[in-house]
Amino acid sequence: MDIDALNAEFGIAGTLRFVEGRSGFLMIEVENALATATITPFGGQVLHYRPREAPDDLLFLSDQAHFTAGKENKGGIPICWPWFGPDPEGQGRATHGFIRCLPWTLHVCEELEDGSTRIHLGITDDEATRAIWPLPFELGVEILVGSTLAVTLVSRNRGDHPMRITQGLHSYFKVGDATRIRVLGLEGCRYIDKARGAGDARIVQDGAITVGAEVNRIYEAVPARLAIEDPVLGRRIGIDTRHSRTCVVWNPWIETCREMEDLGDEDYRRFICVETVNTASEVIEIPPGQEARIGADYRVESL
Ligand SMILES: O=P(O)(O)OC[C@H]1O[C@H](O)[C@H](O)[C@@H](O)[C@@H]1O
Repeated sequence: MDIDALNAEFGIAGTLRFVEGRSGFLMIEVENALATATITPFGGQVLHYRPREAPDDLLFLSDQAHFTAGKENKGGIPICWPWFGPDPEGQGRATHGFIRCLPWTLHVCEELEDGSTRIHLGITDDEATRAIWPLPFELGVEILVGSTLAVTLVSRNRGDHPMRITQGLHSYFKVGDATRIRVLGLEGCRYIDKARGAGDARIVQDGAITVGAEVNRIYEAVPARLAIEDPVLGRRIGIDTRHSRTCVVWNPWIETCREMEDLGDEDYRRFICVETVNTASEVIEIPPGQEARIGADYRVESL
């Protein structure tokens, strides 16, 4: 569908329009009384979100992000599905699943009474997805752009057998200086340390998380309320999660950042990923015909 046709069918005068963005990628631009946001139907990914009164974007988006068909884009909130992390069956399939690299279909764009804007996108199995992963599914993402940003992922099993998935909202938060932030809410939680290659050993988090080396951890049994305190941008990002007891915290630090072609050399200072996930021991089994959800609400508060 071309941009004019999309604007005619789904555009909302003065609030929501479709535009050609970086490298010609289709973008949905939202500007309502409460916030501005950019979403791309490729991967159902939120790329930008800024509440009206806030000076800075909530999210980091890499200047080196691929914006090439079939490749993932680093930044915003990529959706990892139907597996989070490496291929669970060791077949060499892409990290974090395949759904973040595919175009999704637009279902609904609407204004709600409180002034927020609701966008609903979806993707269903087809020949191409079944060649990678054989199961019949329907996946939807609901994005609410208001004074907070709310993202909810709904997975439906369209098959006759139970469907096992892991998944995640791989949120990249913009920070003033990663070496000066504190991630709060995970104190006392046990984590698997992927950066240290310590296998499945669980380590107990002592105090707030700070970044002074590569951080790549899977926290288990986490509370539903987390926060990132950022003295440089003078703000606190609040993350309220739904249907997730697992959280991945990732910052690549200097060497890994340099090795990644889709990050600039200094980008490790510009973001922290605090990801709302189901992974490790939190595998989700969806019975035939049933749904599973995962979601998060993000808010920005001044310090
Ligand atoms: O480069 P990507 O496939 O998007 O993954 C980026 C990162 O995502 C997660 O946070 C993982 O824990 C990291 O190991 C990985 O490097």
